[in-house]
Amino acid sequence: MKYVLVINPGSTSTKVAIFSSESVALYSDIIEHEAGALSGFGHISEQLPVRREAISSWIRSKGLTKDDFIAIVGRGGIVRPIRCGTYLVDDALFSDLRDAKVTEHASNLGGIIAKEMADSAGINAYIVDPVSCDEMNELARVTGFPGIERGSLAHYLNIKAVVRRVCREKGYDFSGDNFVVAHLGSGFSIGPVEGGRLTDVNNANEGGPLMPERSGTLPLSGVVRLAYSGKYEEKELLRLLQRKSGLLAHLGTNDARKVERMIDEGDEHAKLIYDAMGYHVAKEIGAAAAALKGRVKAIILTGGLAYSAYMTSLLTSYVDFIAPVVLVPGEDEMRALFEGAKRVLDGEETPLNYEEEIIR
Ligand SMILES: Nc1ncnc2c1ncn2[C@@H]1O[C@H](COP(=O)(O)OP(=O)(O)O)[C@@H](O)[C@H]1O
Ligand SMILES: CCCC(=O)OP(=O)(O)O
Repeated sequence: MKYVLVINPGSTSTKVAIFSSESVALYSDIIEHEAGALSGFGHISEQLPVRREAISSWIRSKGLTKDDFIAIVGRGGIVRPIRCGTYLVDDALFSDLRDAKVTEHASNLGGIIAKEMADSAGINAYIVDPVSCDEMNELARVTGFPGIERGSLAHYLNIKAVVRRVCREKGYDFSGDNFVVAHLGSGFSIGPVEGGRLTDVNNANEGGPLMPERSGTLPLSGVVRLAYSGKYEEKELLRLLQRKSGLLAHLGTNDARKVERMIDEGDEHAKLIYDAMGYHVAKEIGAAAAALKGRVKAIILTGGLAYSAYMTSLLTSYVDFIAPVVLVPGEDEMRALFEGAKRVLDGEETPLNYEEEIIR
């Protein structure tokens, strides 16, 4: 029996899974890297040996070797804007993932590790619906400052998989119906999905509501003053806004469950911040519905926060006048990665070529 190895690196852990070619998830684990094992590196790519060794040792623990696999698929990554789909990790894609030309993100390591391991086994490596896919329409890109365009960074992998799943389960038409999807994890991606395409999105790193650890959209003058305060290097300021803001900065935790406990215990400040997060998510959903001229089959809430009864009822109270709210809590990125690779292995799709698909 031959298997597909799936690799999904996050900031402190690496999710791994092994699927049989019959689509059975034989093993699925989260490798938690020891505290300190990933820190102390200037660049995420320097974490490569630690993560690769941890994955190899996990594979050995299952009694398997590289020769047991027919393909390896990794979550990738921030590369140049490309259309969605399953990509063969060739040399050009590998070097853009490795050099982090656009910006660094742990998910870049998915494609890199997949390629290195696949090369040594003489098989192919793939990435599927990476975070830098770009399906934004031309209107959505325009800003009031020529030279600065809105761009697309989003949880494409989970969003596409979730829309496919809701369509299967509810009998909606993936290519014909419109949806608003809000992926609410550590980062948020909220936007209209038309004919299966995410045609606008807040950009999980740079805009939208305040998030568990990201600032979201901020008043411009405040950001400019911060940038010129002399307190931060560029990289440091970006890290502050994208990893150390949001709930974490206001309340000392990025864990919504802890925030809800604080609210239960009567913490009024926690309630203000958490409710503000919900209010801004609801407004972003409303904006996405307007982009669809109100023709919305369903509003889909997914990601870790879709487990929260508090947050989903708050959001529903704001937006269910638009369309029914469907909850798909958590994410199923490992299966989505496997299925993207399987569509190629089964000959249903031809793997995309990175350089041919670069949009800009
Ligand atoms: N059962 C739950 N109830 C409320 N919030 C949850 C639950 N599970 C996860 N979350 C929250 O979702 C956020 C992270 O979502 P998740 O999708 O796990 O993130 P990541 O993007 O890191 O995979 C955190 O704020 C976490 O506390
Ligand atoms: C940068 C867009 C995707 C994203 O935010 O991923 P994570 O939530 O995994 O950081």
